[in-house]
Amino acid sequence: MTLDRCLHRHRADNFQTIPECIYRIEEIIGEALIFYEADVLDAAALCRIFKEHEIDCVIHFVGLKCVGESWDIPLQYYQTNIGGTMTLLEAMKQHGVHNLVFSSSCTVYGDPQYLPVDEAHPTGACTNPYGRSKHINELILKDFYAANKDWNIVMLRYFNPVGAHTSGKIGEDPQGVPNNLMPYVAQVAVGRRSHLNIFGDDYDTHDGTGVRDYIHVVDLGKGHVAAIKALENSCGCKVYNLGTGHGYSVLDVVAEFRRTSGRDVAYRITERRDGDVAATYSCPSAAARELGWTAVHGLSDMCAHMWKFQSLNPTGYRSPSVANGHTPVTDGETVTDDAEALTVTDARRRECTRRQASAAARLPRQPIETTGESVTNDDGARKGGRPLLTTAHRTSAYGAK
Ligand SMILES: O=c1ccn([C@@H]2O[C@H](COP(=O)(O)OP(=O)(O)O[C@H]3O[C@H](CO)[C@H](O)[C@H](O)[C@H]3O)[C@@H](O)[C@H]2O)c(=O)[nH]1
Repeated sequence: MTLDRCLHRHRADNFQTIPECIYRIEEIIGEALIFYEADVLDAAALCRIFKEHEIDCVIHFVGLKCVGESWDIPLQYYQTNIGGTMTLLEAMKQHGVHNLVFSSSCTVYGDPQYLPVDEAHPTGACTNPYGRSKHINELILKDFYAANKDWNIVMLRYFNPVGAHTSGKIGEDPQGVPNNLMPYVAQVAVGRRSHLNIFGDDYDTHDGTGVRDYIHVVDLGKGHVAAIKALENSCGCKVYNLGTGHGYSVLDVVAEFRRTSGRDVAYRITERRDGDVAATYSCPSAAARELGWTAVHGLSDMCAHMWKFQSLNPTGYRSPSVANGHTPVTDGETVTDDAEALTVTDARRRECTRRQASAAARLPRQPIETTGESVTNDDGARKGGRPLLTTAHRTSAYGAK
């Protein structure tokens, strides 16, 4: 597994959060992972990884992903999100790896012309540089496939991923003030923030607040497993929505979070946020029909699992881990809040490095079979076979929408 630092390449001090997450994934799946700290724009580093492992499929998650930030630093967005894809494609090509799953986004649809949005909906009228970078990536991949018909490429258009693993060990841990609704709500509920600002209540929706298609991250993960199976069946170049098909407003989310957490979520209505659309939700039937994938978790699970992660880890991966049943090494430093964000310590990183070295020594050099049975279930219990996340040969990146 390659963890790309692109999300953090402009904030190198935050990078250290990643090993804690990996450490917890290892605890859930009961096996050690291999990851590389590398920049997706570093062609030599990518080539080294392809040389060191027999890879037959890549999931390309890498990208900068904040709509607002993309207005401030558009060149970094284009460089990382588009340049990264080009560098990766070159490396894959050089090493004969022709199967790719790409993380796209419903943002490519822009302000929907009709609802629910299906894959035939026009794309490209994006409302920000981040969205355009995703759309350009899709165009590049389609052109690339037209010239390389022996490849298989699946582009997954995520709607709004939320929730967390049911163990409460891994979940979303935004650095600084959360940009997205659900982590913000969770931080209000846990007492880290005083109130939520709701960006507008005068949209043409059932209660005036924005409507989105929230999808549980576990369902999203399973969508990738389904996509990998399609690659294995030589699917060619395909695009699928990954959503539930249901739209919920901001106030719906607040109400459900209050119900599942038993906590208050104070809010204030403020101005609309630039670039927000009133409503978007998916038609997910193509993924159901062709990939055999359907989201099973509803809003209640999304809120409950998000709350479990947040309440067990009030300051994210910097929290003493109740969920893990142990307290992470802190080298004597105090965990407080974002401003003093302490991340994973040297001791923890040394531990990760040791585990990865030992995992590397154990890994076979031939491809590992991937089957539906090889994925962990929501509780992290093994269903048999080798968990997908441990297939170091297959997975390329981490950290984006
Ligand atoms: O503090 C907040 C945060 C969000 N919202 C509202 O909550 C809804 C969801 O907002 P998010 O920021 O959680 O998600 P977006 O739909 O704006 O953005 C997401 O979907 C986009 C595609 O439409 C991109 O993929 C983007 O990366 C991803 O974060 C919107 O109506 C937004 O106005 C608030 O009211 N207050």
